[in-house]
Amino acid sequence: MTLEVHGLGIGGLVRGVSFGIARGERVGLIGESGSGKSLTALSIMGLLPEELAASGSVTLDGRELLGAPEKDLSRLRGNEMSMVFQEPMTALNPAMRVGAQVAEPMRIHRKGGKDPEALLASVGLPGVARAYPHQLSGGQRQRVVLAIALANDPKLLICDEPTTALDVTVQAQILELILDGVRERESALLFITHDLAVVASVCERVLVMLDGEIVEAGTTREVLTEPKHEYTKKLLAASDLEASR
Ligand SMILES: Nc1ncnc2c1ncn2[C@@H]1O[C@H](COP(=O)(O)OP(=O)(O)OP(=O)(O)O)[C@@H](O)[C@H]1O
Repeated sequence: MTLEVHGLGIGGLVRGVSFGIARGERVGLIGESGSGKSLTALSIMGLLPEELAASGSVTLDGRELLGAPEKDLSRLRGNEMSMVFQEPMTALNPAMRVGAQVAEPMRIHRKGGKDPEALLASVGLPGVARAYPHQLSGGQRQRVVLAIALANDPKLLICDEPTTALDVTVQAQILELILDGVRERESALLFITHDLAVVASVCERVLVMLDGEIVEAGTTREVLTEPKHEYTKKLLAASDLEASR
């Protein structure tokens, strides 16, 4: 397993969460707002707000992350593990050209060799390196964020509602880029969404979270066609997924 989470607890808000993601595997985390999805992701990245403490165990390729010194975590973030958030503008520096921002993770982690222009072109953005974020559309900004997240070929990519803030027409393109990006690198993917159609198109396995706990887990097909937990059944009934009818 690339990522292993055992008995993760976060200040009573998340309880007993356990799962693993193998190299190249794509796992969805679904559940309603407030169920603890984002906190779970932030605890893996070592980015929980200071007032919240995590217990249990989170390992990346066997190395324990919970309680690891900040200098070790910052060496891993943007390098061996990256995260893409819902709102690209919050992840970008408004005063810095996007080419320089894409080059930054390689500079910080002293990994050379990759041309920021080429990285931007690989997410469908040729010739924008000298642009500032405000000159780009929302979808283009999220492409830049993805290029930054993938710059150092992370072992783990976490996406937290990466397409929720985007137009429907742009969403599918971003999902395709995420899929291509993790496939090429054999990165493990943890994909947080409330959109079951997105889970169906992106993930091989799904975890269903309710009130801080995982209440159901299985292959995407199992969970979306034969849900066992009442809550999952409700989620499916409320969605417009073909399989739920
Ligand atoms: N710093 C904090 N201190 C106390 N409670 C918090 C803090 N951050 C989040 N929470 C609470 O923890 C719970 C889980 O939040 P979390 O953001 O993980 O949910 P989520 O499933 O990701 O929801 P969303 O889809 O809205 O992001 C919520 O009830 C939230 O109010």
